[in-house]
Amino acid sequence: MAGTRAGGVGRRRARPHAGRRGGHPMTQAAGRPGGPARTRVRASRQAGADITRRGGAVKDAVGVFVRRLRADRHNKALSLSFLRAAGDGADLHLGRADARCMVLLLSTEGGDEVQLLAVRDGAFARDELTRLTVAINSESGAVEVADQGEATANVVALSERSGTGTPATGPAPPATDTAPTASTSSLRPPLFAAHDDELLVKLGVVRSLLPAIRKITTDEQLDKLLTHNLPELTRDVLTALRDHRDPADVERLITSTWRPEGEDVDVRDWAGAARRAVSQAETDDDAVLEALGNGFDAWRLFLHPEQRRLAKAAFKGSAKVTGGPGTGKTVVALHRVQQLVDRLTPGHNRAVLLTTYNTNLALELRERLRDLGGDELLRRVDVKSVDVLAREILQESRTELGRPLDDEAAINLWHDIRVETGLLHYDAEFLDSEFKHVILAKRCGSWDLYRRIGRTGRPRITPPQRHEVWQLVQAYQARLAVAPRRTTYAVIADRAAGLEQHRMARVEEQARYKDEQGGRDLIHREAGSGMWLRPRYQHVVVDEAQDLSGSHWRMLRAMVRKGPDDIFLVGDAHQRIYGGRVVLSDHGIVIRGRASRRLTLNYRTTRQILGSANGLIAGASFDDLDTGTDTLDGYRSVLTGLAPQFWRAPDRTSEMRAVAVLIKERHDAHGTPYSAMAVAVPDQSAAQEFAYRLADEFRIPVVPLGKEGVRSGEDAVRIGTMHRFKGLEFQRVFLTSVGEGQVPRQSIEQYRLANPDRYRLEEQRARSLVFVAATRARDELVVSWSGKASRFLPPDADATAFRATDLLRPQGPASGPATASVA
Ligand SMILES: Nc1ncnc2c1ncn2[C@@H]1O[C@H](COP(=O)(O)OP(=O)(O)OP(=O)(O)O)[C@@H](O)[C@H]1O
Repeated sequence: MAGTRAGGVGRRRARPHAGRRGGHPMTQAAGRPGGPARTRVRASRQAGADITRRGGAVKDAVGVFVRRLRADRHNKALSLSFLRAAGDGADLHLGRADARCMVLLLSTEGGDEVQLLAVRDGAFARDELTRLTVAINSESGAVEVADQGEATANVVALSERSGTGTPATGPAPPATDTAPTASTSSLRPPLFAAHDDELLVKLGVVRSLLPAIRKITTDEQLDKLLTHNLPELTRDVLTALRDHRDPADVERLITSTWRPEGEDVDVRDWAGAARRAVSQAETDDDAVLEALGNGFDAWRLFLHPEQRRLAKAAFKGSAKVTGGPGTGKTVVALHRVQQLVDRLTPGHNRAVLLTTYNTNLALELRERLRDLGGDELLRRVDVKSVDVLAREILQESRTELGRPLDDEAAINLWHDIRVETGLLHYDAEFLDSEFKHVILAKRCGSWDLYRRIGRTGRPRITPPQRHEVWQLVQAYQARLAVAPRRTTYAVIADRAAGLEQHRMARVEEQARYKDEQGGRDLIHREAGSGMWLRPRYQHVVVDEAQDLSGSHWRMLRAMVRKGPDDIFLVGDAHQRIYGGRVVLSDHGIVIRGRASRRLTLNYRTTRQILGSANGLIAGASFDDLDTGTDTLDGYRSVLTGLAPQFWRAPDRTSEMRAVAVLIKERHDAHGTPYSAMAVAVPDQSAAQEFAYRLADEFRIPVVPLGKEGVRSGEDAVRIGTMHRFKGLEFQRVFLTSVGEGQVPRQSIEQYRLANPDRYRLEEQRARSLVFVAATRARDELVVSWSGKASRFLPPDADATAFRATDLLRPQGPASGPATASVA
């Protein structure tokens, strides 16, 4: 903007102290020609975290400040003052959001671009902002702030209190026999002694914090440092090194994901750094403002660079994102949908499909998508579970298959067929999944096809057994056809896939014909078919991809034409609890090279909970939803909290009572709303038992975790089977009934010798199920059982667990999160 440099943000270094000394920037600007000086305002990731930490009034004040700044940076109400020059035409300024809250700003481009770098409130806000170091990170190119004075003071204070200072800084307390001797603790080597300064900086650690980092000798001191609003890259690198991760791994898994692609970082180019995506909450300042008004969900603004790349990239064809629980796969899928909608030509059709495994997750996705982009975004997107989608296809084509049996009824029918045919040595669940994942998924319409089909990943059966299975399937289908006609969701998906494939074949044929005719419209031909034949969607986005069956994939594949950005899917085979293994390329979904990515940073769960959860699936091997294998290599969290608690009860009633006492205590003493807590159980009857005990004996409000359970407004503890926990998260999770015989269920023992393949499969699925449930916990995970601990728990679980009976004594032990922790 012409003529705006003299006052407010954007004043050049030529007058370094003008803000304090000379005329007020706003008064200087008064009367300038050209009207208000509009400014583009972005928030840095750290400023976002500052605001989130402070919440409420600070958020509102900053929101108003940003609005005013955007409208006219010479507005006197902003109380802007020049702080110091950053270099290369960029300046730092202070601003006042309200009587208590101040902000630090970086101005570039002569003041037309401003970045909100930090927010502080309270009597010392000005001092705190003034002493911040502001620098461009040489690896990520992000503008970062650090409070080295406060960081060092905190680390040193802790070492003085605990007597664990480094030889250079801490006077040694007197030695005793019981505590670690002062001389040994004071000689404890610095935590990062093995890594020199240049290595740390090369990995992305902010340089100005090195003096503080060098003084750290204990985990406690590092935890203290991590409570600061550190740049994310520094936090992630330090946490990984503390966990003894090799620097080369840190470089590969962490630092490289932050480096700008195809660009060298110039640490003096402030305008370039401020513009870089890693420096910003959002590239669009309207979005920042909207978010300030709507509660500032971190994920809506601060995507990890890798998440952002995946959400925004253009792919030549389909793309796949895998990653452990809580790594933000759903977040990426939602942003991807927004990106795809943004690229659509204006219109009214729902050109993007967002789909997932079940109905309650689809509801959850719809709400999260609304949070992200409001109704305007939802208007262009169909959000449906795959089964609802399949049913609609059938309804549209007026295909009548009868009422679908729910999963339990479908299994019961297999039981009946086994009894009727006398083939009792096949169990119902095996038959159900053979029908779904082999016969339907691979389109085995005849014995001859089924006889020859590959069954990778399925329990082995002999050729005569195959024939018997085929006969059972025939009997099952015949039974479904008997009036009143019934069907299963698997059959519906299969038929829907067939119909969609047929439709897509016609679409392709019309397109070919159109090409031959030199691109002329096919009014007659298309009118003759009764409709304009177009692919059903332009883009398909899939969440929880690991649980979809082959029929689902065939259906989805046929809903979108092959081409750029056709299918984008996110999933994690470690969390597969329904489907069998599916190889995407078998269904025409081909994902190549960089279109297949893995996320590794968990945003949901603490390191302590993750450590335990990972133990549940250690040693097992998992696929990558395609022909390869997947691991949780590099899977980590930078959140710190309590170790999971283990509680052992002599019997079922004591277990339920102990869980009730723990829940009540968290509610009454720690103020956790009931709705932030959830109880996971292995099966429906246990869910009912628990619900009854909690509600009746302890007067704890409960709500079943059903289709609408999560979204229920009731302040009630959610209770559901572990299956129901898929895709959700809660502040505190009580993972109950994890005793031997219950998890995995006793009935799988029948296969241990008779059918080892099947046994392995069942055990793996049971592991995945507990893994899913355990990784839903944000802050606290409580694991309980009666009798002997499940073999999935650590070998010493029975010996080290808390005793439920102690808790049930009238003077039972304090069991608050701060007092009870067993690793
Ligand atoms: N970049 C981010 N910044 C802050 N929070 C994030 C970010 N990405 C994800 N989250 C948060 O992390 C949590 C997990 O995200 P999300 O549900 O997308 O993970 P997921 O990989 O789909 O998990 P799961 O596989 O367990 O269902 C959510 O609370 C989400 O808001």
